[in-house]
Amino acid sequence: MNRAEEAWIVLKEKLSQKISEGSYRIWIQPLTFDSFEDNTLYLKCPNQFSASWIREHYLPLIQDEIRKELGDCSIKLIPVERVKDAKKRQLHLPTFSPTELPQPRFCQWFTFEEFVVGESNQYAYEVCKNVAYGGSKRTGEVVFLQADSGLGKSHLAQAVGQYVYKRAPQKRLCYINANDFTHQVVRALKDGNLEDLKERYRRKVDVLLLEEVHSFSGRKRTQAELANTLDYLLDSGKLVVFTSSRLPREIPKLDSQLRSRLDLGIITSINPPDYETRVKIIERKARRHGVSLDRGVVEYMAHYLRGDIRRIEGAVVGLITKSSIQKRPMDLNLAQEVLQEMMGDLEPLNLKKIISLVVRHFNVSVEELRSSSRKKSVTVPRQIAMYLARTYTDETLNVIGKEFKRDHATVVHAVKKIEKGLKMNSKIKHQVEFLKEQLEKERWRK
Ligand SMILES: Nc1ncnc2c1ncn2[C@@H]1O[C@H](COP(=O)(O)OP(=O)(O)OP(=O)(O)O)[C@@H](O)[C@H]1O
Repeated sequence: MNRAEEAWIVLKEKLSQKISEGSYRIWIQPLTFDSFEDNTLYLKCPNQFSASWIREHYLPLIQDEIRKELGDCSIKLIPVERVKDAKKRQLHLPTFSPTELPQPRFCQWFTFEEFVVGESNQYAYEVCKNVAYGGSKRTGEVVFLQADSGLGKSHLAQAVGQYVYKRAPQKRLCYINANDFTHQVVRALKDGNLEDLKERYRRKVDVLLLEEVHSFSGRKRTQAELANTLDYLLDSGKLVVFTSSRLPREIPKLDSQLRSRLDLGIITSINPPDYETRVKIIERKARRHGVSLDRGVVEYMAHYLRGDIRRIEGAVVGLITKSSIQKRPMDLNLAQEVLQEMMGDLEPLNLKKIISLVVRHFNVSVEELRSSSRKKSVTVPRQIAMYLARTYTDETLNVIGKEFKRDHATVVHAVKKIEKGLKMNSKIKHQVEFLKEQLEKERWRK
């Protein structure tokens, strides 16, 4: 047992004195030592939900105590379900010798079948499926998947890999992230065997799945090597899938050579899922855990959990875990508690907050919204503000109307107009979705 592990055991004992017995048993007891590297203590915890709970409620305390034992260090929680899943779900792909390229590790669930398709990700899904199924007749194909965190980039990239492997097991897959690729290049430069590395990519890879391309920013030499390798792979008709949190043109300090090659690909963005897709995702994730949730609970969660799908998964697991630990039904009350624990207290939204967001977003003034102006640049924000007020507050039509110096009939008309816009894939729909997201963020801010 090393010093860090010993320190963790001592600390656990101390925590048992400081925290109530029940809380200790549920949250701290299951934490186990994983490793201590680079001044970071890695602890395993049962699942994503317990990780977020512990972060919220106990991390400062644990951190203070562990620093007394190990000096200045940080703590990272690793949900065991992920570690186990990654291992359990790892496909048995053709092994490379240590001098060759790393063996891909895929998550069993990251398949096309498990991917819930909605308007926000349909195009990315179709593109990936098409290249994986070999639908494209073009030789050499680059797909560039861009999205914010937790929206399914890795899921789709791995789905491509898993499908290719199932369809054509002889194909050699390389699944790597930008940091590991950079390490390989740096190491090869140091050891003087860059040519060998290039050869390995050129001769032994049929499908390259390269994640987190935005991390190449500023790494000149790696970028040059990647551009080189790309040329070779594409000339030989290979498939390359990139993922990134930014579009090629938005990645700072990216060499024009590499940028132009990335631009050659099919560039597709994944947006945050809309309400209907979130409903389907929640139902799918619950089903995967063998649970069928009441429609009301699903709708409640879908209403509040926007953006990051990892968080949606965390909430579903949280609900199931809490229900099983506390032997309570998975009803609306429990769902409310879980969401509150994950995201903090709900702050009520009022007309003032809604109007303030709308004027900032559309760059109009409150006076203009209240004026008789019929300019589109004023009527659209006004109608959207009325719609949001109706959706997020309990104010009556009269009160909302008065705020804009209008009567209740005008509010009814505005709400209907925006609802109609939301049913179409209009600009209004995107604006409203964006504003709702901002409002939710403000609402959950502690
Ligand atoms: N459309 C979807 N249907 C079902 N699950 C999804 C979908 N999109 C994402 N997920 C799930 O959400 C989680 C996060 O997805 P993923 O790891 O692919 O995100 P990412 O975009 O690669 O995020 P990051 O940039 O933080 O790595 C995964 O468990 C994934 O299965």
